[in-house]
Amino acid sequence: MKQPVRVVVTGAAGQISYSLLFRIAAGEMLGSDQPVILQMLEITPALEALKGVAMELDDCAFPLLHGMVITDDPNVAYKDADFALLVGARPRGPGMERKDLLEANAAIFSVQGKAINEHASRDIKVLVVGNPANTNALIAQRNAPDINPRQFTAMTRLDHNRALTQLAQKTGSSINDITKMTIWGNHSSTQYPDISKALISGEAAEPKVEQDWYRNEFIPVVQQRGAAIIKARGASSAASAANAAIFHMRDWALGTAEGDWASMGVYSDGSYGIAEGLIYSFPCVCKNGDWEIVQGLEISDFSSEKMKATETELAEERDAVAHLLP
Ligand SMILES: NC(=O)C1=CN([C@@H]2O[C@H](COP(=O)(O)OP(=O)(O)OC[C@H]3O[C@@H](n4cnc5c(N)ncnc54)[C@H](O)[C@@H]3O)[C@@H](O)[C@H]2O)C=CC1
Ligand SMILES: O=C([O-])CC(=O)C(=O)O
Repeated sequence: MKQPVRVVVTGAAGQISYSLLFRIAAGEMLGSDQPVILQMLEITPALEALKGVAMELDDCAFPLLHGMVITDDPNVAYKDADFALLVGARPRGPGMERKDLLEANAAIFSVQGKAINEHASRDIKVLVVGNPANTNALIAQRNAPDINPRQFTAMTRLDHNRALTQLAQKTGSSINDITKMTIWGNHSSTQYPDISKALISGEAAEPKVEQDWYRNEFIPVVQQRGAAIIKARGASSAASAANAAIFHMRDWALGTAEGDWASMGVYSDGSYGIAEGLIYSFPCVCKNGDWEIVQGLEISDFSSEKMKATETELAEERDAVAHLLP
């Protein structure tokens, strides 16, 4: 049996965590041979509710759950942490864009970054889920100067999964047959879901759909799916967000499938002309617990314009939180 790893989940009494924690403890994120210790962070008023969640985790008798920490102190939560899923943040309501949350949520992530820098394992893998995820990840990363910036990522896997299903449904294919879907940029309505590299059973996907559907239905549907869920449910995506977080971390830790890639918000090294240092979603291949941006993809004028637009929004978000970026 492997040694247990320490997994931090923030916002642990919230909606997303109510799906997420149980799946981590069941082994769906790191494998059925990897014991975990859950280190759960909440704000003080939510600690009582968090105790209830911990009681339910106990009641599952998960063989892989080797311990739990419940705390309202980030300095305790991040102690020796190997993985961290930063979910704790306010969700948006109807009529809001995710960046409208910047003011309410940004400050949370400078605190988290500092605590990670002080207390976590030097090899920690961080996934930011709380919105606006890319810019919150940037804030956390910049507040953790002793940790490699590559270890801070933001979640666009939900967008990636949404795009897979839209394309599968349109073409009457199975999601299992689709590879090489790409989400570029921000987890926001400027994101660019790109099917130009996608394959269906090994054949190019783009010629199988009309350009009009691709540009005027598929792209806006994926961009606006979060808002559509909020309208229908009266609350933002929770189980599907937790699922995406599991997929993101699983691929990062255990590797992407052979011949495929994942969309991940990662530290830009200037690939594809994207400003260095932004947390931008790229197609990434993961191997041996590390990710690499897929290089050498041909970029059309249409794609280039869309990739630039979402980059511009990320640069604006970065500039709006300059006071939180040491
Ligand atoms: N990147 C993505 O694809 C997605 C991101 N989200 C975002 O995830 C976040 C969480 O969503 P839900 O779980 O639905 O919200 P929720 O409101 O149900 O839960 C959030 C929890 O975070 C806690 N919290 C607030 N400040 C905290 C702090 N400083 N430290 C620790 N915990 C703190 C709250 O007490 C609450 O229990 C939201 O910002 C939402 O917009 C949601 C869906 C998808
Ligand atoms: O839309 C929201 O606010 C929640 C979210 O990020 C998503 O569902 O993609």
